[in-house]
Amino acid sequence: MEETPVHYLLRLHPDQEGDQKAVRAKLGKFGLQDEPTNHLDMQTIDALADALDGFKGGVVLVSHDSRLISRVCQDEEKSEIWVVKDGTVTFFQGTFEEYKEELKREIKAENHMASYSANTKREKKVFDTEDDVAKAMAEYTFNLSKKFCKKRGYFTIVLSGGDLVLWLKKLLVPEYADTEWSKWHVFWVDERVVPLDDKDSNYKQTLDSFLSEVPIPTSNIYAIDQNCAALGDAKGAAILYEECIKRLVNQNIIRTYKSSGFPQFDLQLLGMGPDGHMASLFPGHYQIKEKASLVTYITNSPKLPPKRITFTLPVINCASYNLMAVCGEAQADAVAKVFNDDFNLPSARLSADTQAIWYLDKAAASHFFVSMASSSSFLRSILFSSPTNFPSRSDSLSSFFPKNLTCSPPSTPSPLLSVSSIGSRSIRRVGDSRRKLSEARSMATTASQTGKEENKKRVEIFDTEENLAIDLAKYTADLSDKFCKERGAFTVVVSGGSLIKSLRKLVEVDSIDWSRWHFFWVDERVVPKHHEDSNYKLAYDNFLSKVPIPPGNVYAINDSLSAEAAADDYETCLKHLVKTNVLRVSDSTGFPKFDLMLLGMGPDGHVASLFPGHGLCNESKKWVASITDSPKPPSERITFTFPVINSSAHVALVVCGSGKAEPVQMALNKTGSVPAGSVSAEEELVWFLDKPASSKL
Ligand SMILES: O=C1O[C@H](COP(=O)(O)O)[C@@H](O)[C@H](O)[C@H]1O
Repeated sequence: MEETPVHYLLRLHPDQEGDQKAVRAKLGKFGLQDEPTNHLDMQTIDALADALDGFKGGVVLVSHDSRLISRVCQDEEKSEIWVVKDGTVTFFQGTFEEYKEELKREIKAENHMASYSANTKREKKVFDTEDDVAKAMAEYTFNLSKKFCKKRGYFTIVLSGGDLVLWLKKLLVPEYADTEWSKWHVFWVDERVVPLDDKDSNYKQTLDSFLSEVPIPTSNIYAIDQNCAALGDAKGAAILYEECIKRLVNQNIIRTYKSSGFPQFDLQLLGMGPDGHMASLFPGHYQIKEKASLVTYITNSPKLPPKRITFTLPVINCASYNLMAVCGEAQADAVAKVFNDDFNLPSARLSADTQAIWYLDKAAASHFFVSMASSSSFLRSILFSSPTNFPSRSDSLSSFFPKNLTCSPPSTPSPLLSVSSIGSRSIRRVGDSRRKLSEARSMATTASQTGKEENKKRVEIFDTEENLAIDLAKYTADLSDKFCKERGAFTVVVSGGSLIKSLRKLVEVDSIDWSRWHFFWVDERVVPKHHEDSNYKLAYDNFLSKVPIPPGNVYAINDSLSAEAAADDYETCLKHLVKTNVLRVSDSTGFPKFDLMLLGMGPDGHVASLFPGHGLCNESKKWVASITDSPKPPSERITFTFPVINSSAHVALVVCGSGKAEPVQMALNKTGSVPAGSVSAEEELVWFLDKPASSKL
């Protein structure tokens, strides 16, 4: 930061050297604002933001004031974020909101790092031979698998490459025949970015020597993205592996570490190189300091092949159990350094939530004994401790989901309705006396409301709820067909409540390509997923368990977080899906544009968790917000905001029963203000009403 902005511009435009006026003329008006909000009150900060917004020239704003920065950097076209840190200025690729998110994650990770480094305790077990090490690790793994499968119906295990791959064979003995392989979910702590059939691929090595021998479902084996692997795209592979992990966290297949939001695997089996590297974290490489990402990449690995992806240290150390196996004298020096707390070696930083145990053979432990020989009591305490102690202390399992709450592919739906691709306007009439109120009719009493929103609104009234459910199924199936054809995906959002029952006919439609569905919730109660109040459970029991939507496409709330953190987490998940093009963004609002939102309405006219008179109805920035004072229990919830709901391509508002006739009338005839009256859609809003619900129209 030696240069002034004007000098900087002069450097960029050397032709104007020495003539600051000319630079200004060339670039238009130019202003430098250094911490302009010091001592200003809120109103004045807003006034300053207005002034900067209206300023026609360029402005370099140096500030710590997030309110001001948020205001002046709203328009991505007109502004750039540069971060001043550690004596350098770096361009930040993203919006200010994204920068804030990154900071939050860094802070979380830092807090977490601080807590684990304070609490690093290495245990060690030394065995006569490498074979003994392998057998002991197999026994430990078997016991943990049994424990986790029993407690939560899953076992998430992270493997590494190297010799470990051979040791896994020890699990293939009759003693361990009752291993519940179908419940295993297998990951790699690091991977070489080479084609998956390359001899250097950790995946291929594990497949050949172990995975091909055990009945772990292929869908539970998480290799790196094969296209990135084939193309040698390390960055892409890291991004996609991180996405994959986040999806599994959302589905509760992977737990999260306390409130940090970091994934917590049940067991990791690790190895160390002679230089002290673990995973693909090498001494002196900056990746060891990575705190924000879950997965990072390198293109200059000192050990070949050069391109690799790797879990970051916070992820590695969040695991419940870490077993580090090291055999052979080549590693003995590094082992000694680790146990002397030489943190230049990445492996010295290994920790775990419950236990981090080093499994050493005598050769690997040989220098360690020499270097520690001065402490004979210490020596006695570590020498040949019982090699296969199974951990007795209870671990920190925070969540236990019965098997029936997982998103495993269900049985094939029974064909009942077969819906061909027809426009939503030509849906087959179901009830003889079904009335269709056009927008003109429903608005008869509000002739002045001829706005754009009203033109996109349709009201359908059905004799019975049964007829409504049939029509809703066809409407949804048609849209599914249209979007799957147009863009290869269909993003669907549901509410909780009575709506779910009205989706019962949808599971019978045999023409739907469920594999392309991406399934979200417009609101969720902050309760465990197996709780009776959970909107996830409601949808799972009545819908998701009956259709083969891929579990990775079901985006449930992270129920181990507080309401606020869960809302942030869900919003982050949506932002990632936008980046990966699963989710579109509305051109006009910049908010995510879901293909279809299926909403219910409460008797007070609330939609999602947006209640009458609640300030959250006016939220204009957030995508997902938290509420801790919901008038309808449970009080803690997360909800999509109106800008998100109203940016949807299609919204179906499904309301049944006379108890809701009044708010229906208030919303449609605009005779009162209820949240449901504020719902709109970018392409079409359809109200699906049964007769009783429409009785006051
Ligand atoms: O609490 C909620 O209520 C509404 C309406 O539920 P309903 O049973 O009266 O239809 C629902 O749409 C929302 O998702 C839910 O969390």
